[in-house]
Amino acid sequence: METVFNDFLGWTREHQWGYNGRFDKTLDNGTELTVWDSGVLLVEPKSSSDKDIVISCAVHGNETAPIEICRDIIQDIIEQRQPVQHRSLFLIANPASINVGRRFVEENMNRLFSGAHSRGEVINPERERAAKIEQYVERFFNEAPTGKRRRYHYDLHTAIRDSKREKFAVYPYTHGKPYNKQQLQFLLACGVDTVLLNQAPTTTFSYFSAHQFNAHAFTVELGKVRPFGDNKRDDFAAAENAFRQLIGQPEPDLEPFKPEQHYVFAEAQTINRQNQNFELNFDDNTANFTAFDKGEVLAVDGGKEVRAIHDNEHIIFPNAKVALGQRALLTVVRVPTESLELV
Ligand SMILES: O=C(O)CCC(=O)N[C@@H](CCC(=O)O)C(=O)O
Ligand SMILES: [Zn+2]
Repeated sequence: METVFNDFLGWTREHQWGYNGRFDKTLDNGTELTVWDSGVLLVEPKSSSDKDIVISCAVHGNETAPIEICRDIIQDIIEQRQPVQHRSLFLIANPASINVGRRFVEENMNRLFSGAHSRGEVINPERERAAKIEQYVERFFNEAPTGKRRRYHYDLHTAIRDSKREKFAVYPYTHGKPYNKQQLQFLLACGVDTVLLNQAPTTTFSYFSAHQFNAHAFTVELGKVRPFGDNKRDDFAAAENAFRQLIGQPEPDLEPFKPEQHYVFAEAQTINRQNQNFELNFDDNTANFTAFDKGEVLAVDGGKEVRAIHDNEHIIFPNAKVALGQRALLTVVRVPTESLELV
């Protein structure tokens, strides 16, 4: 019992595929802590608000900066150094992948949501864990106090490559719903001035929460993948502070919306690897947001060239080693912030 709350991340890593049992603790300040599983912590303040906030990390186990941030916020909540004003759910999604220091153990968890964990014949622990995580998120949103709720989910990541735009967020496909100014301002408070608009559904965690639960949900890329201890926490201080304010204040401190402060990009192409002989047409050091012009070859897939379809088409998340059928490259083009339908 004590270890759970003394070192939540450490205990989670000891129970890397899950823990069948539950722990509760009421803090002196009245906040209720409930552990639903390893890596799954519900925090309920004494007096509730209309917000439900999910903060997740370690969907990819080698993306350590978000894990360090969540670890520290969680420990500060437990030790009552971090106030909590809103119902919050913390998720350390894939502890086994943390333990092996890799993006995933058998299968990329961020392609397993919205039911993808149960498609096809494959069964593996990441699929089972993704299914359970979906259930925890559903339970969290469904067990909220009655009345109109405001739902949020920030799924925290870091990117494999350097990036010309260091921090950026993926705004999951909204199915035509307007984008949210306050959320862009919150991301800006996190140091994220760049947003990529998905143009179609995906099987990512953030799309799951956005689509199934109408949450304001984002994949947030806070910097570059580094091993534990190598992250310069100052580079993440704005984000950590914004998340601490989000859960600890009635509202986080946000500046008024100014379109010129935001760099918005729309998805141009999602290039899925179709063949074993798949090659990217640029070297491994090419940073995210490097631009290519219309007609330039981006990749060669089974001998077929894949070209940029716009001038100034920026590459994101290039990875030639993904499993067949999965995204090997995303490309985006800049769009004026003023062109978005915003509420
Ligand atoms: O740097 C990379 O190649 C991957 C970083 C990462 O894990 N990104 C997420 C983005 C999810 C989304 O598109 O919303 C992923 O690939 O799962
Ligand atoms: Zn990631």
